[in-house]
Amino acid sequence: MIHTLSISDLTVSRGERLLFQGLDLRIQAGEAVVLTGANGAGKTSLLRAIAGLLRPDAGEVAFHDGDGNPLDERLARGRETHFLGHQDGLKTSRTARQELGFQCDWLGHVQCGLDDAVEAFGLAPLLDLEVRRLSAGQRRRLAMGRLVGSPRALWLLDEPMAPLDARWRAVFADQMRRHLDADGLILAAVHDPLPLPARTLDLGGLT
Ligand SMILES: Nc1ncnc2c1ncn2[C@@H]1O[C@H](COP(=O)(O)OP(=O)(O)OP(=O)(O)O)[C@@H](O)[C@H]1O
Repeated sequence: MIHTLSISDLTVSRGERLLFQGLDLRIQAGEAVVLTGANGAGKTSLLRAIAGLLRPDAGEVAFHDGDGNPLDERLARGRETHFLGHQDGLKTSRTARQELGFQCDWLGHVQCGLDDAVEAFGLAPLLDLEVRRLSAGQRRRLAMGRLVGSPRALWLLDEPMAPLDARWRAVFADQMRRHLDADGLILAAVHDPLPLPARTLDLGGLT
C-alpha cells in the first residue's frame, strides 16, 4: 500500500509555457496537502503528472510502502490511486446505479464498499435516474462514491468541493477525515480552504 508519495525536482511545461520547475513535495500516510495558486498556475497539471497522465519535463514521482520500499509506479497509480478531476468521468446514458456499479467493478471494489458509497453520499434516491438527469452536485456525489466504493490509498482531487452545497461539503470533509484516519493520503487542488488540517503547497502564478 502507498505510504509515501515523493515528488522530486519536478518540472512541467504546457506548450511553450513553463508552469513550475524544481518542485519537491512529500506526503505520508494520514496527511493532506492542499494545492493552491491562481487560475492557470498548474494545479491540474501537477495532479495529472502525479497520476501519470502528463509527462513531466524533468524530475521524479515515486511511491513507497510503509517499510520504505519503492512501489511499482504503474501499479501504484493503477490500483492505489484515485484521480477525481473537473470532469466527473461518468457515462451519461447509464443510470446512477449502473454507473456506480460499473465504476466500482472496474476499479476493483468489494460489494460492501458500494453500499457504503450509497450511504455516504446519499445516493439511494438517485440510483434509478440516468446520469444525464443529475445536477452538477449530484453527479459529483456519484463520482465521489468511487472514492468510498473502491478504497484506494492516494486521493488526487481537483477542486472536489466546487459543485457541492454546504451539506455535502461537510459530508465530504468527514469522508476525507476518515480516509486520513485510515492512513490515506490526499492532495487536493482548491480555491477555497479545506475544512481539515492540511499543509499548503502554493504554485503561485499570475492572476
Ligand atoms: N492540453 C493543454 N495544452 C496546452 N496547454 C494547456 C493544456 N492544458 C492546460 N494548459 C495550460 O497550462 C496552464 C496550467 O493549466 P492548469 O489546468 O494546470 O492550471 P490550474 O492551476 O489547474 O488552473 P485553474 O485554477 O483554472 O483550474 C494553463 O496556462 C493552461 O492554458
